Amino acid sequence: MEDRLPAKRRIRSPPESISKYFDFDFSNFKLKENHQELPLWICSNGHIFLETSAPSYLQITDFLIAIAEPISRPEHIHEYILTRYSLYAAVSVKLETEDIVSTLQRYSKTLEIPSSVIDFININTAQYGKAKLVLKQNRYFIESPYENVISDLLNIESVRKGKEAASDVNMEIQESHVEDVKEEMIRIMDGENPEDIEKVESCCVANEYIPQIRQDCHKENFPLIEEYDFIKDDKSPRLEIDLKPSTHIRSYQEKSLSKMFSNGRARSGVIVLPCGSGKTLVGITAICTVKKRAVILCTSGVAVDQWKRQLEMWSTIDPALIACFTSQNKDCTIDVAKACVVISTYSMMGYGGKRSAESASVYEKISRVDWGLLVMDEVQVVPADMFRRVIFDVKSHCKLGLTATLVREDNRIEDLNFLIGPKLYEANWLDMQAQGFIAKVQCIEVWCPMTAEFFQEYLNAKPRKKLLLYVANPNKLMTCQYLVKKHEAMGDKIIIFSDNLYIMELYSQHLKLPMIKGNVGHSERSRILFNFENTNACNTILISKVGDNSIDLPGANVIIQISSHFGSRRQEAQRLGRILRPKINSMDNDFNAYFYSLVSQDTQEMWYADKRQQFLIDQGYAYKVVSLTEEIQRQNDLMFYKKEDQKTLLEKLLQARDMDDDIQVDPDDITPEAMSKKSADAFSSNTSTTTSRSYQIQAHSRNRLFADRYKKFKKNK
Ligand SMILES: Nc1ncnc2c1ncn2[C@@H]1O[C@H](COP(=O)(O)OP(=O)(O)OP(=O)(O)O)[C@@H](O)[C@H]1O
Repeated sequence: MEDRLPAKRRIRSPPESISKYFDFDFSNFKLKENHQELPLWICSNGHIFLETSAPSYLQITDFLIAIAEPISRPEHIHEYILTRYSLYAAVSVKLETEDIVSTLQRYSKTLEIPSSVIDFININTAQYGKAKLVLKQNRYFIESPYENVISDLLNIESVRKGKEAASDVNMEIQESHVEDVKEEMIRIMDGENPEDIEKVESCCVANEYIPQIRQDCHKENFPLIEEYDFIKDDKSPRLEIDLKPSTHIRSYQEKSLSKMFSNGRARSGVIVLPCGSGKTLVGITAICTVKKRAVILCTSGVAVDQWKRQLEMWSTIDPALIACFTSQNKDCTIDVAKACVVISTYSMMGYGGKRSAESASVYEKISRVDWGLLVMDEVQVVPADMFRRVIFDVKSHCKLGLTATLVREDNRIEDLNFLIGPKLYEANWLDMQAQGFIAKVQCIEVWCPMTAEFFQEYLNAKPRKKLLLYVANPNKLMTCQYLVKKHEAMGDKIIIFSDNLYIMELYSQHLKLPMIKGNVGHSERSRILFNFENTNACNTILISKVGDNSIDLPGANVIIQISSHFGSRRQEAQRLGRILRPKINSMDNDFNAYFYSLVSQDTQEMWYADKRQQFLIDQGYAYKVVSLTEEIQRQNDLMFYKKEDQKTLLEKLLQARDMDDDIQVDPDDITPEAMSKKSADAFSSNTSTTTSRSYQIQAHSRNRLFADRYKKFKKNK
């Protein structure tokens, strides 16, 4: 290998970097004698490249995850970038500035690391820990042991307004907190000398200003630490809950929780683990550690059931202390003043319209008390306008976000840094696959040529009709049927994903397959999932986007995706996650799960497919591209094999009006507004001007369509 990196390197720009490309010249940096054994190339703009062949790869990986954002982690070279949020996360898990710099210097291949990197680290670690946000008796206090930090913070308009709005707080309440505050801040300073007590300052801010205050403090480089001293908190009732002796948490689950808990305190933040790796048990273990009342938020009613089931399976909690608050189930009997666990959905808690009397009373109870822990499953949905308020209506001392896909198409994922807290831990999918914790999945993109008649109509069709024609391409439908036959014969369990309802219903009728879509009720969904998981009577099911995440089907090992939500990287990863649960032969080297993405050739679908796959490619997955045309031609019993059937289908599609994607009418599912917001944003940032304008119009009209139909549904409910 050359002594020096090639002088010019070009990489795909990460979301937060300013320049589209970066050029970095290593020629000014001398290499260490033993640079071959060392793993790191550190560039002046904060990009860090890690060679996985280096002997110290594993220990330096944990360190890099703690201080930097992973951008791309294929097999041989991983790429990270230092950001201020990643450095906040590093300081929040007690990494000191000097340790960060010295470790980078120790593992760098070059004798020195760029001074710009050292300056960036110093600036963005110096401010962290200067101020803390504490919840006491339903009121928020900003506290700091550092001189005049409170007065600096009061220069931030929202902090000043929040303090003024709280000024009507009864002074003796505020006074009585001063002692607690002093006591508390001594603990923050880890027992520094008592004469610092007079420096400890605090100001009470009104609850309604908290979201803005957190955002502004982050922007002003004054991130507010949110740590919860749950052991010392004798004001909140204790929740009697422990993990059962038979519950053994896995090494990566333990490691992720070690970033959240230290010295008897819990820090707010986000834990990122692959789909199917057991995020539910991580959340349950966090509740068992804090032992205070907790709220768990999920994206659907099915997920609420799974959390309840796993709480009872893994912990010793009395089932009577678990309350589910969903559209079907409003446990209003639960006494939240006592220790309990409430499991609800973002839609139920985030709903801004008029609530029924019983729903309003439950909501009032929940928002009136201090919660020890707020656990947010699929936390990537929280930055959406209609959900972000939830995390402040549910006042909690500590917040834990769980996700497999920390991506959004509207780039608002960074808001989680101030809405919840820094990213505490992120696992490497390929490492976990190598250790057998998740299945070894082969990703296959199947190119399906358009038939001449369909392609002719496609070229002249309007955008929405184009979408329908490339989804209903007969060669794609036959390919899907061929794959179902092949894998059912191998004893596999198959999930067919289609956002488009018309195609789902076509398949369901022709192939006699059960389907789960937005308007399939909760009990019917559970029945279909149970039969699929536990009987051989049902080995293939059709699911719309309502099944993208959280549905736990350990037996499923094949996915066939025939239509999807434009270029959503999150959806692609979440769907792959349905078959990531570890399989019996997980330690073998060969593949034990298959993810087929059927794409109509020479259509826009190929562009979307390329964009959708980026997140998984960055995790190290490689898509194999195949064509099954020859195999299909030999199967004359497939539906739409005959030309006249294809012609009939085409005529129906051209006349059809109402063939939209599923709009998830079950009120517990993430609402169409949040989904359509994503579809609108999916095009604002990534397509060329020509297509983006048409798709923005289309996305806008889809938003309106979703929103109108959703409102109609709600009114009729
Ligand atoms: N420590 C463990 N020991 C045994 N089984 C486990 C453990 N952790 C998780 N599991 C099992 O792994 C499966 C997947 O867990 P879970 O549904 O929590 O994954 P997840 O990360 O939430 O997936 P998704 O992102 O798809 O929601 C479940 O069947 C769960 O019981």
